[in-house]
Amino acid sequence: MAQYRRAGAAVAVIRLHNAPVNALSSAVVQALAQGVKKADLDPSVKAVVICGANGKFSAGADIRTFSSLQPRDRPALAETVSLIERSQKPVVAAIEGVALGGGLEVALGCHYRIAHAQARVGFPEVLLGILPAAEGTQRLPRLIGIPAALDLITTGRHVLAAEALKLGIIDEIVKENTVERAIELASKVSGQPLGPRKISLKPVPDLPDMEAILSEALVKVKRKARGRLSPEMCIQAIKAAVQLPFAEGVEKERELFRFLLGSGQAKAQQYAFFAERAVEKWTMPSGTSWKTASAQPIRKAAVIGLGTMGRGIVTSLVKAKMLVVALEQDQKQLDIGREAVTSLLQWEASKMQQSGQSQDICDPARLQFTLDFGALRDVDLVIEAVFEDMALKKEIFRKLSTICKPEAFLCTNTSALDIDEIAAVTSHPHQVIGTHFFSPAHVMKLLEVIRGHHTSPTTIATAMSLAKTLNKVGVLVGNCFGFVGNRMMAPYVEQAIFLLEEGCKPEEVDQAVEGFGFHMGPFRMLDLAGLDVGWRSRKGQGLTGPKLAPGTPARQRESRRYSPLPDFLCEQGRYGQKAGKGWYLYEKPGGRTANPDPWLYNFLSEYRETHGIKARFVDQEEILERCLYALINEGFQILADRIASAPEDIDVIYIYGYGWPTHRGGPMFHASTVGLPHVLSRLQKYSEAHPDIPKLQPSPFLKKLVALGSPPLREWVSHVRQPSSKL
Ligand SMILES: CCCCCC/C=C/CC(=O)SCCNC(=O)CCNC(=O)[C@H](O)C(C)(C)COP(=O)(O)OP(=O)(O)OC[C@H]1O[C@@H](n2cnc3c(N)ncnc32)[C@H](O)[C@@H]1OP(=O)(O)O
Repeated sequence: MAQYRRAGAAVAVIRLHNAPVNALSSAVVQALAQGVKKADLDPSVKAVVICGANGKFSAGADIRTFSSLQPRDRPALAETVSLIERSQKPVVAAIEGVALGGGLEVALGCHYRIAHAQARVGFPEVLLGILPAAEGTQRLPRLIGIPAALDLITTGRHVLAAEALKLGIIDEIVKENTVERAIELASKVSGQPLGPRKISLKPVPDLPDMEAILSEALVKVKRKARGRLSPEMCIQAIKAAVQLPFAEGVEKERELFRFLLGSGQAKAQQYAFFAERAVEKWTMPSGTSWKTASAQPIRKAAVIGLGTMGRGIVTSLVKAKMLVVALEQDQKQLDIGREAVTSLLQWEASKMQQSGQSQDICDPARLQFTLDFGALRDVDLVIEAVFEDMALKKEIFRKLSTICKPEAFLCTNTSALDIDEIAAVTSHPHQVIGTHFFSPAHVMKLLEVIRGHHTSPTTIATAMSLAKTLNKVGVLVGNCFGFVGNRMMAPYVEQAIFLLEEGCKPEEVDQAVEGFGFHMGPFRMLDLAGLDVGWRSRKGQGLTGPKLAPGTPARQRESRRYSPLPDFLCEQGRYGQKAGKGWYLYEKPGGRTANPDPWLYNFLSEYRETHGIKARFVDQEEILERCLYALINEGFQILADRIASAPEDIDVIYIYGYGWPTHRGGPMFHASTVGLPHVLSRLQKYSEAHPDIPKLQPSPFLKKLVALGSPPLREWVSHVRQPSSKL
């Protein structure tokens, strides 16, 4: 848990030990405290070094133990940090790998800090719905000043050693032998006065406009937080550092920590942390999993199509230091694509430069632009990223099947299309897989990885490993129209549009959903994505356009309710932001400011009149429940259909791909929080009121879980019916 040894005659080394990241469990904290006391009591010890095993200082408090912490518990870690600082002998932190959260707090209790050049430090607690609660909110501002402390504590960002040195968090950077260097320093400084090295004794550096800095920071985080409490509480704690003596500031920090720990938000954010890690450990319905499948190395990749998605994908691959072939169909598109990729890479390089990282990502030798499919002969993996046209995709895959080497992996970037139909035109369907990137692909963290019927475990492992290489979160899902993300989006958007028919305005629906914490409500999102995308898809499905059977009632398809509203908008050229008008009016085509549009109000009134709909007032609760519960209901069906293998998969997809607020843990976690019987009863109520909307009829799986007494979320999958045995 923490090894104590002697280095040379006079230095004691305490090494934190708790694989894989030296999390500070209570056993580790206790052992650390014992080590410090032992060194203090031993007159032959003149100085102490604290370091971590396996090249990592510590990733902080053990998050797994938080659920058992009682809000009134006194953080033992804080007492240990202060014990370190009170030590009569100099204590040096030797930081390798990471010193995060409680790990950094331990380091701040030390009198000196040395870090390896690749080490990262930070206070990521805010991302877990809490705040640094081992006196970190009181020490960091004293060490680096208020503006920098506000930035680090409210964003949770990790900083590399170079930046940490500049900020004054660490005293020295070394390229190797961090612990040995720390031992040397400890020997050198033994006997020197410790007072000036104790951060708790320092005043917070004063600034003339302190009040203004704090209140501006508060306004900024409140605007960004969309209902998340922790950033605001972090500011309260930092404010206490400014206004109160150290000990009272620490009391305030504890009070705020207890408040956050007891809030549902901390639970949701910690669930999201572990969900993100759980999805890496994928399983197929056959039982094959990450444990037995091994990924193949990808040295060289190709991207076909340099539209918005293709450009982002190329940028991601280049950033990950792969050799990349970028292919387009004609010279003009190729030139446009090259220019766009080059400027994306330059932008990425400048961002990296600002954060002190090396920026050799734009090496042109690694990126080849071509019109020639022959250039794909030796690539290990291809990502086709042309637009959503099945015939075109099949033509490309037929070609790839003859040109690429037999062991190449063939990925299709699609948001809805059938992976099996595409794989069927190739001679290696087991090497075909869906990779649904989200726009902008070089920024968005999510990669939905879609297994086809024939996709091999090696192909899945390779695609999941590619996600990690690209610094994305890969989630493995099954093949169905829209997969997980877009399949759940469809009933959500459908409800939003039905609500307009019934009397809402787009901004009322958007405000309700944004008030819940989403980045964007459904109508702003549709305008951003382009209304023509859905229109094309509906025409393809024969729901509108020339394939629609003559005489079909305007608001009905088969026996289901249908809204032709978005089709009418598209017929008027209102494609959304790019056209300068859609559900909202924009200042110009491509403009970003969504303004309510009087034209739309008239249009909606006339539409209701034509169809004999009496507009009614719909309250926020109904807006939210109809949109969100329709989406969640589809999530239960997706679990029952084994398209997602666990609720965590769905939640991670929604957090990283669709802007679901992290502090609400994802749609399935949210359902478990508000209670399955509640979700069921509301769906029952709405489906009775709207019997012609099948997506409001509660999923049989949701009903089953409620009948079973609403087991906790982690048990849900065990109640999914297993496919019948072939025997
Ligand atoms: C007794 C409590 C008193 C509380 C008072 C004091 C309060 C202090 C607040 C804190 O310190 S909160 C914790 C702050 N730290 C973090 O948020 C860091 C979280 N971890 C990470 O960001 C990353 O894991 C990493 C350290 C950067 C490593 O990333 P990498 O990609 O290399 O590995 P992962 O797959 O993410 O993690 C490996 C493995 O380790 C588990 N894990 C990571 N951090 C913690 C942690 N702090 N506690 C418990 N477990 C942790 C992670 O879940 C993985 O586990 P798995 O089983 O292999 O999936």
